[in-house]
Amino acid sequence: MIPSVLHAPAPGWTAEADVIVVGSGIAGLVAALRCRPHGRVLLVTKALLDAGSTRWAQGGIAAALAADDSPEEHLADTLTAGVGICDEDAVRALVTEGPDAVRGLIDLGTAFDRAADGGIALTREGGHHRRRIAHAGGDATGAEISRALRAELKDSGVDVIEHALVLDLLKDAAGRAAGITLHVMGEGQPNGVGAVRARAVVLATGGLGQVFSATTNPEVSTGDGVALALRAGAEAADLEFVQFHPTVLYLGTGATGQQPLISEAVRGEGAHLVDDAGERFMTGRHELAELAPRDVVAKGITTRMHETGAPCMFLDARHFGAAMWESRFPTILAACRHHGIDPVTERIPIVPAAHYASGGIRTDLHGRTAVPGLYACGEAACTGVHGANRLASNSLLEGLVFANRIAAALHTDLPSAPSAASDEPATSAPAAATAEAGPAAAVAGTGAASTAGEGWLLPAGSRGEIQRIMTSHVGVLRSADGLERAVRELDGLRGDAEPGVAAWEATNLYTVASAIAAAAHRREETRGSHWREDFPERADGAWRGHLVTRLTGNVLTTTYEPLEGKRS
Ligand SMILES: Cc1cc2nc3c(=O)[nH]c(=O)nc-3n(C[C@H](O)[C@H](O)[C@H](O)COP(=O)(O)OP(=O)(O)OC[C@H]3O[C@@H](n4cnc5c(N)ncnc54)[C@H](O)[C@@H]3O)c2cc1C
Ligand SMILES: N[C@@H](CC(=O)O)C(=O)O
Repeated sequence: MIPSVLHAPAPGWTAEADVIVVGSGIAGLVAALRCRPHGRVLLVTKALLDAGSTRWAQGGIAAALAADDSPEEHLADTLTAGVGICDEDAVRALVTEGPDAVRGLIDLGTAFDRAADGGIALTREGGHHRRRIAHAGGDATGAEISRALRAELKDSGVDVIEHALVLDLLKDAAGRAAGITLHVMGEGQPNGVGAVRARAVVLATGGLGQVFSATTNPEVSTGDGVALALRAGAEAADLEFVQFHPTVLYLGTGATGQQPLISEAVRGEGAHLVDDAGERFMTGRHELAELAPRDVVAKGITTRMHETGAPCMFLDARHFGAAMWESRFPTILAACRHHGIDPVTERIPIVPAAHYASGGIRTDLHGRTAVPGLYACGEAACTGVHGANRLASNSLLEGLVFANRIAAALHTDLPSAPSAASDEPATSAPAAATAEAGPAAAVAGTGAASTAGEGWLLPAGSRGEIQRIMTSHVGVLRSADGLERAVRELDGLRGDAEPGVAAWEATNLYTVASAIAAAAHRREETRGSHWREDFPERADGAWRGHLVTRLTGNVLTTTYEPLEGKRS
């Protein structure tokens, strides 16, 4: 049983905006900045502005920027990595609009690394047949993009609330998105649970890596947007395709929480994957060897670990030398040394760990979800570009391109402003919020519906239990037995916890974990990052399509939709 709303106190204050953007990674920041022509934009984010995955991005952002490259070639590599179920129209939008979108980032001050001739320095990562990854600060691309976007946000007119956890969507009587409920944790007044009305809501809440014990994702990546969207009546798709990054620093069996990433760009610059005996094991498994698509490399590493009984494999980049390590990969060098490994003189122990959700809230090519007025972009969304396995460095690009697309779509999509919001000054919520009592009061006068529904919460401590279940049974290698156990054990988790941030996040994790386990159990084949030991082959006849998740009442349903004649 899944809660249809989050159990929360009645909103004690209300505010208004025209467009609410939830999340402040690349997708949320770009959406908020681009939506300014639509009126009062409110950006809500649950921690500091740079708390999401964006600032951790290392390798770079992919786009056909080189003279010898083309969007067609980027498209071909993306479709290959996606293993037959990408939406080709979405990929085409990504790769054709990508180069200008990256140039737009440069225009607003993003300092990408430069080659000797002054052009943008481009590297390679898994699955790319060309050098097409732009990077910054060597291996600190996300931090630089986030810095530039946050600088642009200052004095932009966008209102910002940090430390505010968005809980649920408010809908009007016609079923259209009409705002959000949220819990403000900072010093702002009024504090606690409130409601903000708006004409459109954009979810840019990032990933869900925290459903697993070991992940590259930060603490905030708890799948809130997917869980919220399901509760609101939107659809999620492709949730079974959780990408496990092949090369995450091995910190010992049982290490939990956010783990340091060793970028694919390290392999792109010539590092080798070797086993304990020093033997390269990716050659012979794929024509691109260490630079095969990410799912192939993660499987290669896991297989070799099983074959040798070793707890990890190794990345050997000693031949880079100190100067290259210091200039090209300073962040990774520092992280390794912090953990007592010197990549200049030692091999780096690595294991795969949960990294990226290729699925998410299902959208059309303009970020529209199944709920009118509710949009999604970035890692929280499933636009169709990634299929069964995202191509490296397409994520930052997707956040950028599809945030732009939502802003463009709102020119025609936005309903006329509600009269209550007519000539009010820009809301600096929550400071300009008005205190009212109860959820009905929070939306009174707009015709908006209340948050009626069945709400309950798992205790905060369930987070660890969810992560244990998912890591044990829904990891890199899956089987019917394990997945059935996962579904059963998740189903057995119950709670009537008091409202609070940890309980809200645990309940979102539970919702998302249950949906992933159900979809992974349903898909009886191996495709992309979904690897079934009991169904080791790709089965296009039965499974070339999407699993779509909905929340009906308190029950998750997973429906198979074949692609049939659709291109992919
Ligand atoms: C270590 C690492 C390295 C990576 N390297 C690359 C790379 O080189 N290239 C690439 O393309 N991709 C990379 N990725 C993936 C990429 O960074 C992310 O997919 C991308 O940054 C996601 O951007 P986003 O804006 O969708 O979400 P995020 O940047 O994760 O931001 C999500 C935001 O939503 C907020 N939020 C979440 N829930 C709520 C809520 N309930 N209420 C309010 N706010 C909420 C968060 O606080 C955060 O601000 C990497 C990821 C990691 C973890
Ligand atoms: N670029 C990778 C991360 C990395 O290996 O740098 C990604 O797209 O997730």
